[in-house]
Amino acid sequence: MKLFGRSDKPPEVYDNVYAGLRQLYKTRILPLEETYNFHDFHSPALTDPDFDAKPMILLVGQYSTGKTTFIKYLLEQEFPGIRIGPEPTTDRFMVLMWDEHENQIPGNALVVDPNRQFKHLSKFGNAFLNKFQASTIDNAVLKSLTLVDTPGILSGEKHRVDRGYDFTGVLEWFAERVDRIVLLFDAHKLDISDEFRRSIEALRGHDEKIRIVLNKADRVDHQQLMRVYGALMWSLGKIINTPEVTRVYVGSFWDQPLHYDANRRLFEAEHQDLFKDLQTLPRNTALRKLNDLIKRARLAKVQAYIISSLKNQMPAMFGKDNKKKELIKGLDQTFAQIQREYQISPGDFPDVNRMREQLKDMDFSKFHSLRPRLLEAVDSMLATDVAQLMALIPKEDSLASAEINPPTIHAGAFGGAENSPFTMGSGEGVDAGRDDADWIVAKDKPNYDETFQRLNPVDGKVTGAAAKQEMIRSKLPNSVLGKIWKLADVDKDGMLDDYEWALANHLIKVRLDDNPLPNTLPDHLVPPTKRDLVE
Ligand SMILES: Nc1ncnc2c1ncn2[C@@H]1O[C@H](COP(=O)(O)OP(=O)(O)OP(=O)(O)O)[C@@H](O)[C@H]1O
Ligand SMILES: [Ca+2]
Repeated sequence: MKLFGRSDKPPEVYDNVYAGLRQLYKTRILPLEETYNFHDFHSPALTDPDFDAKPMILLVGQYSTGKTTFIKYLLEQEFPGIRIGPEPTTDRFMVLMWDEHENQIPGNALVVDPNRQFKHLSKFGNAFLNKFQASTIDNAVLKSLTLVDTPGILSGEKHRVDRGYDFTGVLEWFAERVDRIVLLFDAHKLDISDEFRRSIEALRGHDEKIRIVLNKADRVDHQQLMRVYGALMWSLGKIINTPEVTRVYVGSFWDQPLHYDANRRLFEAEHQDLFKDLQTLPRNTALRKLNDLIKRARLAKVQAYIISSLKNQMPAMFGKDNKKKELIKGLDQTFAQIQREYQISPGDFPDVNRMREQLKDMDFSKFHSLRPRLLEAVDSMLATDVAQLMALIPKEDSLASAEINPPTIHAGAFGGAENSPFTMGSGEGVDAGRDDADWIVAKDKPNYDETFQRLNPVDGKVTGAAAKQEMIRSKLPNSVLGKIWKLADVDKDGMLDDYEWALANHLIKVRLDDNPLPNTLPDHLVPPTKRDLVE
C-alpha cells in the first residue's frame, strides 16, 4: 500500500530547503526591502511561519459527505475533537497539524501565536474565532502535511443557520493559502445547496488547486453512478469555469468494505491517483516557495531602482514639494528610463497608477540612493544560491517510490491499549489470544487450509496473484488488503504458506468485525512456525 512518503526523510530535506529560503530572504532580500520601503508599497516582511508552514490541504463539502472520515482514513488515526456522524457534526474550522504532544488550541490563541501563520484570521472576529481550533497529534502524515477540516455546508432552507461570521470569507482566506482544495460530494445524495454554490464560487480563482472527490461511490450501483457523475459535471459546469479540466476522483475514502464492488478496480485506480497527487505536494510546495521568493527578489530590485532614482532627482534644498508632484506625474518616464538602463522587462514593474497613489504620502527626502552592494547580494543569490536550493528538492520519482511508513496509533482510545487490560479493545480484534498459550488462529486453520489447497500451492506456498483473487472476496479495499498482506507475509518472501494464509484470513476477519489493524504484527499472532524469525 502506498500512502505517503517516508515520514522521516523528506521532511528533513524540506526543512533544509525552507531553512535555506528563510536564510536567503533574511540576509539578501530583506535588507534591500527595508532600505527601499518595499513593505509600504508591496507586502509586509515575510516571517518565519511564512517559510515553515507545511503544505496545507483544505477539505470542503456539504455536511455528511465524509470529510472528517476522509481525514481519519488518511491519518489512520482519530484526532482530538473528531466527530463523525450522519447529522451535521463538525461545527468548526479545524486545523490538524503535527506536534509530539496531542493538544487542542482554541482560535483565539492561534491568531496571537507569532509562530503560526494564522495571525490575519483575527479580522473575522470572535464569532469565527470561537469556531476555529487546531488539534495537534504525533502522526507521521502530519509531519509532511497540514489538513484543514471545515464545517459541513448545509443543504436547503430547513437547515439555514446564521453562522455569525463571514463563512465564505474565511473559506477564501484559506483557499488563497492552501496547496490543495479537496471538494467532496456524496454520490448517494447529490444535491448542491445555495450555500455550497456560494462556497464554490468563493474558491474561484484557485481552480488549479481544486480536486473533486465523488465519495461513497460504492453506495450506488454502476448505472446510478454513471448518472450521478453526469449530474455532477453538469452542475459544476454552471459554477466552475472549466469543470472538465478539474479532476474528479470517484471512490469511497474510508477503511470499510465496499458495498457494491463492481467498480473496485476503478475505485482503486482513482484512489492511487489522488494519493499520488497529495503525495507530491511537499515537493511542489518547496518549488512554489522558491518561485515566489525569486519573484519577490526581482520586485525588490525594481523597487530599489525606482526609489533611488526618485531620490536622485530631488533637489537638495528648495522646491521639494513641487519636484515631488512633478516626479509622481512623470513616474511612467522614470519607469521607462530604468527599463532601458537595467534591461528590465515591463512586466516586472508594479502598476504605475497604484504607485502614484502610494507615493503621495511619502517623504521623498527620506529615500535612499542606490547602494550597489545590496543589489549585488540579491544578484548573486539569484545566480548561484537558488540553483543550490533547487538541487536539494528531491525529484518526483524518488518521492513517489519512497517506502511508506504508516503512522502509528498512539492517540485517542488506543493510547493505553497496549499495556492495560482495562482499556477498550483489550482482548478483542488483533488483541484476542494475547494471553493464550496456543496460537489463536490454530482453531480456524483447518477451514483456511481448505481454501489454501484450492489456490494450487506450489512447494507449500501460494503466490500473491492467487491469494489476491481469494482475498478480495472480503470486499475490503485494496489499501486494507495490502496492509493485511504485509502483516501476514511474516518471512517477507512474497508468498504465503498455509500458516501465513491462515493469519491473513484471521486479520481479514478482525477487520470485517470492525476492529483496527496494527502496523506491526503483535507477537502472539506470529505463526508458531515463524517464531524464530522474530526473536
Ligand atoms: N466512504 C464512505 N462511504 C459511506 N459512508 C461514509 C463514507 N465516509 C463517511 N461515511 C459516513 O457518512 C457520515 C458522515 O461522515 P463524516 O462525519 O465524516 O462527514 P462530514 O463531511 O465530516 O460531515 P460534517 O460536515 O457534518 O462534519 C458518517 O455516518 C460516516 O460514517
Ligand atoms: Ca466532519
